[in-house]
Amino acid sequence: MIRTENIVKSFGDNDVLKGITTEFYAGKPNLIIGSSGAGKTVLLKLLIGLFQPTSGKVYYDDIDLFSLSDERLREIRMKVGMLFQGNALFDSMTVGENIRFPMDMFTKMTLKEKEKRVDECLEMVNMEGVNDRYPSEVSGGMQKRVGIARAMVLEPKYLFCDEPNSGLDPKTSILIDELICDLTTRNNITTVINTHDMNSVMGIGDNIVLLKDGNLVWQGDKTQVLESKSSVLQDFIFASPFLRRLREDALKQRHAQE
Ligand SMILES: Nc1ncnc2c1ncn2[C@@H]1O[C@H](COP(=O)(O)OP(=O)(O)OP(=O)(O)O)[C@@H](O)[C@H]1O
Repeated sequence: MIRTENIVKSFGDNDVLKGITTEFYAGKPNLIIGSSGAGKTVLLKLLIGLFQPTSGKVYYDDIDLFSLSDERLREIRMKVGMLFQGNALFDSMTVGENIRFPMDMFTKMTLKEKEKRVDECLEMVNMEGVNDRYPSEVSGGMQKRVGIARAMVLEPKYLFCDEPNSGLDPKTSILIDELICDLTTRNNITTVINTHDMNSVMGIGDNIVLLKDGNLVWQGDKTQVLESKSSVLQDFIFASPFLRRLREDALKQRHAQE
């Protein structure tokens, strides 16, 4: 579980986050959504510890992230997996070497142990046997899977994904969402996903945090989205007339079944 307490982040006189108090749960995909400029990336970077808050606290379980010594911070970092927008794979390394990289950096495992773990992680994302290919030799969806395998390699307790569906077609996006969701539940990981993807919201949104202009304006799960009276949420999710009609039909159906 990750908890934030009244997080404020300002850059000069630009108050980007204006007091965010929330929880991100273990074993669930936790989604941060909101329009461009709402502060999603800044919040994600704060949760990872890449930005210091102007004020407020971030707790990993009961550990106050910003009070840790460098050594304790390194220990926590080893329990964190990250899936970056654009994958951030090293082009000059093979898929296997990319996945091995965090073990090379953080562990004293032998080469044989590392290679065994690489194989396990490739199997986890249904990509057995592509160890020797280069990122440029596999599709965008497969690169995303390699990114997930690399994020999972040190068995993270916390997983952060920045726009995991960017650049993917809708079907591949759903497969990637399901994979992240499955790994999250099976391994009881606290997964925080920054997304614009409405399929993700309605598909895997077990805990959704909506930001607007640096404020948390709604929090709930996907089953609450349809019924919510929050106009900010409705304007954001059902932005087009087509989606608003779909919502009305879905609500009618739901109420007819009750
Ligand atoms: N390092 C920085 N220095 C100064 N201002 C920053 C910095 N990073 C972000 N900001 C400002 O914080 C605000 C929120 O940016 P952020 O990237 O968090 O938005 P976002 O919700 O992730 O948007 P998008 O969906 O477009 O990625 C913007 O006004 C941005 O200019």
